[in-house]
Amino acid sequence: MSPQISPSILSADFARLAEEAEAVRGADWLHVDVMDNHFVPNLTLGLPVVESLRKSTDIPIDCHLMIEDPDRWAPQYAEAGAGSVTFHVEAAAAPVRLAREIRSLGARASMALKPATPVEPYEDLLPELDMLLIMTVEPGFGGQSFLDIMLPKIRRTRQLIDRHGLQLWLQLDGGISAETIERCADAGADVFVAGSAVYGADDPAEAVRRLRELAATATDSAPWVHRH
Ligand SMILES: O=C(CO)[C@H](O)[C@H](O)COP(=O)(O)O
Repeated sequence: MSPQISPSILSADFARLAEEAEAVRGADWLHVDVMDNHFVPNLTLGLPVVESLRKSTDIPIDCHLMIEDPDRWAPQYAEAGAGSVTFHVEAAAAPVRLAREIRSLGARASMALKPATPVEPYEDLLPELDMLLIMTVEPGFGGQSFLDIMLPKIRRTRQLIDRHGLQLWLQLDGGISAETIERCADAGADVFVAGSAVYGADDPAEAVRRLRELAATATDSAPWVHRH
């Protein structure tokens, strides 16, 4: 799959969200970080904002729920029209049931792993998912530095996906920029969340194009691509 870019509105102006969505026209997804000040030490936005955004942009919404009790809330984000709903495995009571419910509501089901959560215990769950999100910072805030120590986990995850012949997308979130995206694509990721690197740029839409181009160039020469 060619690389996809999902600009994170965590770095946008919350008072002008419709305009900020328009500013990244051409992006594959619009990444919406939902934080509850319990699972992470920050509070952002919730269902009413997702419902409004859904009506004001054609870009599909990629909801990342950094909340407790996703078993209760995640299906409501699918019902609100999110194209993809990501829950954290550390917070989910029944991740398989939850992934199936999200899919049954017509959204892509995605599961996130914090930096210290290994992928291997969840190998058998991967066929239940449309996307796996590996956090490359501790979740909670934009503008943090990319954790290089996540690269081996990204490579191991790509190998697991390929070994099982899955079409699962591998998303990264945190510290993705023109300086870091190539090594991430080379390691096997194909969906990239970028907040400050996009909304901190003079031309956010151009920043999206540039990130996609850098990732595509790195992916073209990555050995894992040729195993598909
Ligand atoms: O989930 C997040 C933080 O928990 C954000 O999506 C992420 O940090 C994006 O911001 P940046 O690209 O500036 O790191």
